[in-house]
Amino acid sequence: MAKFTYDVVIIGSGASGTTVAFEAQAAGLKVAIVEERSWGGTCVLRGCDPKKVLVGAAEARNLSTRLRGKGIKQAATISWTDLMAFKETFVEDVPESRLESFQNAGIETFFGPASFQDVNTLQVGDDLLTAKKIVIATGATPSTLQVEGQEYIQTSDDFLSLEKLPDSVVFIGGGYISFEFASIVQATGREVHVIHHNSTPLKKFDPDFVAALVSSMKEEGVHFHFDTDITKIEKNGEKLHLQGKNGFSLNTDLIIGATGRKPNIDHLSLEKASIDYTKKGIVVNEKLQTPNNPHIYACGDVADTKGSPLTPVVSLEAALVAKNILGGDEKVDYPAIPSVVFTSPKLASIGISIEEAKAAPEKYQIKQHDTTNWYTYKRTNESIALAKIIEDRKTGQIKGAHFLSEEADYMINYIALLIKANLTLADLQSVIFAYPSPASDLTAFN
Ligand SMILES: Cc1cc2nc3c(=O)[nH]c(=O)nc-3n(C[C@H](O)[C@H](O)[C@H](O)COP(=O)(O)OP(=O)(O)OC[C@H]3O[C@@H](n4cnc5c(N)ncnc54)[C@H](O)[C@@H]3O)c2cc1C
Ligand SMILES: NC(=O)c1ccc[n+]([C@@H]2O[C@H](COP(=O)([O-])OP(=O)(O)OC[C@H]3O[C@@H](n4cnc5c(N)ncnc54)[C@H](O)[C@@H]3O)[C@@H](O)[C@H]2O)c1
Repeated sequence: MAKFTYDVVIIGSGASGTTVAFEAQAAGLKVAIVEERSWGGTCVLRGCDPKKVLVGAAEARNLSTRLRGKGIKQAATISWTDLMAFKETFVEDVPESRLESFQNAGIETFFGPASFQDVNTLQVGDDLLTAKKIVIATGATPSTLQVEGQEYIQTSDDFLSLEKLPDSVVFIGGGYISFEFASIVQATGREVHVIHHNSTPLKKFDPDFVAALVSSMKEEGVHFHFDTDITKIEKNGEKLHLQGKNGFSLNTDLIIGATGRKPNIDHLSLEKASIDYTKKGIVVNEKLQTPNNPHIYACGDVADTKGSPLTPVVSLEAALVAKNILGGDEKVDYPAIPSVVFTSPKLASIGISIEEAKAAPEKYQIKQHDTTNWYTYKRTNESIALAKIIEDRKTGQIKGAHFLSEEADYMINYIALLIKANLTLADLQSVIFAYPSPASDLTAFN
């Protein structure tokens, strides 16, 4: 067995592991990183980035559909083969270029599953890596629905590399992935179903806006089946047959399970380093250290933190881990986090929820706007554009916001800036925004 010694070893080369590796290396530490799958991790290979390329095609198709007869003669149609080839141009070079960037920076790389031998030692294949600090940044993978015939269920990873999109697709789960992918499939003109076990999909978002999104997607042809528990899946000739409680029955070509993700801890032999975990991931304190071994850190999707499993959040956690490894003593402090479901229309939220605002009316004021008839949205013939902005009653400062529109991703990011700067809507009256643009609407929200 070859033996190596480092200041820091990082397990996982996704957004979080990569951030820690480069920061630690730049500060002069001797750093190694381990990856068992492909260099780059979920966001760039199997998540945000490839997904958003598909969203772009759906946006083009949907805009051309909305403007048909209004200057546009024909709605665009999506070629799945061409779209996947375009998507691949964003993905194919990532593993090699990420590996090269580590090596060029002087970060040593090991390929294979890492597992703990003791509190300072990891084994990767035939190599033993000893380190003063270890960072677990192993992310998460799709969880499997425990149901008879589960072998017929594919994952978001499979969907994002489908060579051929069949005529009918079912998504199980009522979260981000099901909604976003269903919106993409709908834009291709295929039959699409979303099956959810209760009646509250996208439960982190404003329920009114979720209901409006569901109605809008239904009008566009997406079939929703709420309060539906799947009990069995079987092959039925060329088709797959789903069976559920209360007589539910459906034939389809492809089933994608999107019922959440589980932390990647199976290969780590955590017990050999007395590292505790829950079903949400590795237990860490506010400094993102594992409580039994403060020199072992965990961050990103694999860690059981208060932060959502989103790329900007895992990057924030990783930056904190890097600071603490370099001698800092900081506790993780999450700012208001904007989050967007990239459907059509898009659903976005930040900060205080409507429920929280309603529960403390003496503290918060909710400003609600139906902006569907505003110029910005009429121009592109959007059928729905809603906004709710939550202000602190005393100071007028913005504490939260919720949007449902094709421009919700832009709007939520403007609000993130306003929250960070402690600005009020009234402060915006003296800001000049380019007109006409979604930003110039902000002044009208006061
Ligand atoms: C379909 C999809 C779409 C998404 N879209 C968005 C979006 O639009 N916006 C957003 O903010 N977030 C999005 N996310 C979430 C985002 O991708 C994740 O929060 C983020 O990528 C997690 O980064 P990470 O570094 O914690 O983990 P990962 O990127 O998963 O990296 C962990 C790495 O560790 C490796 N690994 C695991 N175990 C071991 C081991 N024992 N030894 C060695 N290596 C190991 C894995 O192979 C992996 O490469 C999406 C996720 C999915 C699945
Ligand atoms: N736009 C984005 O930022 C984006 C996009 C995709 C994924 N993500 C991240 O990835 C994570 C994983 O996405 P996801 O959609 O898999 O998870 P999710 O947590 O968003 O949704 C999972 C859904 O599955 C449901 N579910 C759980 N068990 C079920 C069962 N047995 N039967 C039917 N439904 C069941 C849950 O109630 C939930 O609605 C998200 O939480 C999010 O943090 C973010």
